[in-house]
Amino acid sequence: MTAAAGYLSGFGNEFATEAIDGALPVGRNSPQRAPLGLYAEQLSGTAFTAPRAQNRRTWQYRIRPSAMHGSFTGYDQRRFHNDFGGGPVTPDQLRWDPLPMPAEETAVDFVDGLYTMAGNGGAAAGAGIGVHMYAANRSMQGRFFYDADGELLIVPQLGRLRIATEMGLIDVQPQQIAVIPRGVRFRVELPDGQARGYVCENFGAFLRLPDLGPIGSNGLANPRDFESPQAWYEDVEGDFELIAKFQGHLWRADIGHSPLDVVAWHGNHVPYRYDLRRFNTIGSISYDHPDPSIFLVLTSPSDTPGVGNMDFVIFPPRWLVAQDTFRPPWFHRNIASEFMGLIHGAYDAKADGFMPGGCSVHNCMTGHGPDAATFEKASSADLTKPDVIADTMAFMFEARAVIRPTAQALTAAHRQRDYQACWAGLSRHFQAPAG
Ligand SMILES: O=C(O)Cc1cc(O)ccc1O
Ligand SMILES: [Fe+2]
Repeated sequence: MTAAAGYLSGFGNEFATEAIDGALPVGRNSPQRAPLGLYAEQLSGTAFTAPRAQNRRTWQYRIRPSAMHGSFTGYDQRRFHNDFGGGPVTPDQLRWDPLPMPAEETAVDFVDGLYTMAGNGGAAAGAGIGVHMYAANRSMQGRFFYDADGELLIVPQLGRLRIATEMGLIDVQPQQIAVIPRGVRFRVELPDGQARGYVCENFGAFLRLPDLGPIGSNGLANPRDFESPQAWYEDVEGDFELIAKFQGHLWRADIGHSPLDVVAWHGNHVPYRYDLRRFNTIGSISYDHPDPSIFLVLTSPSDTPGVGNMDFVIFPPRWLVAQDTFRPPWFHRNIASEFMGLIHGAYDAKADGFMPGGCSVHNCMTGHGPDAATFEKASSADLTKPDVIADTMAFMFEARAVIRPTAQALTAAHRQRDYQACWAGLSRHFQAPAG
């Protein structure tokens, strides 16, 4: 943790930043000789011909081109993968305790600590998501990672992360998120010595801010609260390792220098962070619990308008004031499939059992909703007073395709095999009118 991280504000901007004055060429991308003896290199995130509004690419001015490394061989970390299977998938409601932290005597970094919970689609299809968790107890040392299969939405739940990327340094803590674009090389350091969290690997269209429709020109996640790093680089040589995720598998190659050697860059294919506590939460001030789309932070659109490949939704602290209303989430079955996690506090649909660091899967048309204790309490709550839901931060990766749990997640010791019991105590209240 040497340099302080500095940031550029805004979502999807065309940024220009240099760690040394004059490192960024002026007026052209690839001059015959780039300034300071740097190599010019373009990293594209969309097809060259993608419409301008979606087009993403970044020009980097680096000490060495990214091509300089040894050849790749398979890297053996079998808990992190995209094997979501093609066979039967249970329609059961599923829930897990927090992913156990690694034992103190075993050193596990971010890459080795990744554990695939579920997913659908894949890099080859260009659609779907991988849903992973990480539990790590040491910083990545002498090695770097990139994911060629998708962008990574990182949701820390325990411990801060310093993510040193090609474009610069990003510091995040629980209740903040970081997004690392496809292909960008990075190293994860753990300032607190341990960390746990969730990762959505998005194989589809990159995440973007949703349209606001009748909400107007402000609200939900505001663009200026997204922060991308200022240029920062390291100029170090050594016997290092480059780990790649490519077509669902991990690979490793020797690399003789840090690939985080970008002295200047400009473009819009960039990592960013966002503080979920800055979300402008909008809800009902008359009656009824609105659909959770009101809590949408970022969406990865699919090819069908209005249907997300993945919608990232949060359930932040808020006031509940609706009258003659069952205020918590209602019972429901959705066309979409839901992976939920809890970053902090308690979730208003579950009195207990859903813990910070835990997660649940409710797939397409699988019935779920408030547990028995929550239902009983909310059905008789005093609605003349507003409720404040404080000290909470839950989230959902909501997917168009069914979220298929992995074999390791289904057989894991930390899976709650009795999850369905949370609805067993819902009493029958029906009384047919007499006569
Ligand atoms: O708790 C859930 O299952 C997520 C959720 C919340 C909500 O307020 C409405 C629908 C929904 O799926
Ligand atoms: Fe739900």
